[in-house]
Parts: sequence; structure tokens; C-alpha cells
Amino acid sequence: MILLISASQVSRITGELEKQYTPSKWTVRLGAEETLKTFSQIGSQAWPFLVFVHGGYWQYGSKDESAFMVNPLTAQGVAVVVVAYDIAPKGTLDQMVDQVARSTVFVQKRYPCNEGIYLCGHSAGAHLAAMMLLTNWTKHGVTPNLRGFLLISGIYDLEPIVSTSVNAPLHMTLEGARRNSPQWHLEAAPVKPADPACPVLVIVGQHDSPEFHRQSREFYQRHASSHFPAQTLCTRGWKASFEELHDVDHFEIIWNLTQEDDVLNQVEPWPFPLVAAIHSGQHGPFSPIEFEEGSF
Ligand SMILES: N[C@@H](CC(=O)c1ccccc1NC=O)C(=O)O
Repeated sequence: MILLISASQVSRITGELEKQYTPSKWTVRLGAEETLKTFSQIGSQAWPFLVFVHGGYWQYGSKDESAFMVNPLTAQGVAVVVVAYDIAPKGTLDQMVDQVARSTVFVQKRYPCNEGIYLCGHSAGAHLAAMMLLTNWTKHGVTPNLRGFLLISGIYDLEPIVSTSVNAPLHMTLEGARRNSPQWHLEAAPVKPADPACPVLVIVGQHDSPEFHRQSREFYQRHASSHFPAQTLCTRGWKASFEELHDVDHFEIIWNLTQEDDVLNQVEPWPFPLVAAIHSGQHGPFSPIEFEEGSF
């Protein structure tokens, strides 16, 4: 059989074929251009990342119990990384600090197009996150795109706990406690994060103990004083703020991250995309990003 078709028919057919093989022309919810833009953003993994470091006095807790804040965040396009680290007695403080640094570096290397890495830690996790303020990233080969720190009910000077039962599995010497106390190394912080305006939000719960209040206040403190002569976040030039959250204890302060009307909404001004996520109260699918020690 011989089939005769004209040039105009060919172009109509190829035009139709073109359309058939252009999936963006068939999208329903968004226009072609917007769909492609959205898709390329997802493809380039240009998300903000919230890296969460759990608490538990460096001797209990795990990543598996610590993904409770994931849903409201992922619903807002924030990728959440829940860090696992070797708690005592397996891990030492020095190792835990190094593991959190390497986890942060892993996120930067794996997702170089990220729209910022926000380090958030609770209690002992806030201590580990705060140690990242002091990290010399040059030895890791990359400076993470750190855009914010959210330090919740943390401890920044470990010396007072050396003589408490908390130290039993940690075996910290006074020297080790000092070495791992961000409070005592602010003046020596080698490199600030890439963004010099990287905000640091220090938060403590109203019903946290007076010692926890003191630790947060002194780490943040606006001016050095004769009463407290050490360097602080503020005196070292960090863009820091301090909040005492009303009517929450050491545990509620972090549990509330799961809730739509989270008390952290009251924090003003909030420098993190976290706030938008928590404000929205929309819970998306649970999709944590997990990686293990062996993968970095
Ligand atoms: N043994 C402590 C528990 C504790 O400090 C804690 C428990 C869960 C998550 C964080 C904690 N504290 C600091 O990391 C207590 O009885 O309060």
C-alpha cells in the first residue's frame, strides 16, 4: 500500500505528536511552566533542611524516637534530618560532637543546592548543635550553608554536671567538660557559618530549672558583665535572640513541636522556616531522611 500525505498533514501529525510527548502540556493542577519549575526545584533538592539533634543527656534517646516534628515541616517543604549519634557508654562527648559535624557536612555535600541548613537541638542535643558554632569546617572540606540555630533547653557549660550522676556513663573529666563547653570557646570560634547573619535562637522553658535558665541566659547574654565576664553569643557578634517559653517544662517544650498550635508560634521574630511550618498546622506524609554512620 502507498500512503500519500501532504506536508501540512505531516506538520499537523508532528505537532500532535509533540504535544503527546510533552507531559507538561497535560498537567491539570498547575500550568506547564509552573509544573516544570516546581518539579525542577524538587529535582534539585533546593529545600531548607532542618537538622534535628535529640536530647537525653548524651546517654539515652535515639533518632527513631525523635522524628516527632517531621510532619508539619515536610508539609511546608522543609526537609528534616534526624541525626543519630553514638550515645554513652558507646560514644564519648568528643565522638558525638564529631558525628553531628559530619552529619551536617553530609547534608551539605549530598544536597549542595539546599536553601539553608537549620540546626535544631533539644537539651543535650542543643549542646551538640551549639558545638557546631565552634566547628572548624575547613578540615571537613566544605562549609555547610548554615542559616540558623535553634537551641532548645540546652546546656552550654558542662562543668557543673561533672559532679552529678549524669556524668556516670560519660566519664567526663573537668578538662573534657571544658573542651566540650561551647560557652568557654566562643572567643576561639574559628569560622562563623557562611552567612554572617546566621541567627541563633536560644530558648528555655519557663519550668526548666534555674540552672537551665542560667545556662541559656549566659550563653546568649547581650553584654559581658563583671558578674559574668565570659564571651557570649551576643558579645561575639552572633545575631542571637533569647526566649523563655511560657508555661512549658523541659519536655513539653519539644513535644509541642508536633502540634498545630505550637507554643513556639509565640516566638517573635522567628528566623526559621520552621515557624511557617508550625503555623500552618498541615500534616503531610511522614518522610524522614535517614542515613547511618556508614554512609558518610
Ligand atoms: N534523667 C533526666 C532526663 C533528661 O534529662 C532528659 C530526658 C529526655 C530528653 C532530654 C533530657 N535531658 C537532656 O538531654 C531527668 O530525670 O530529668
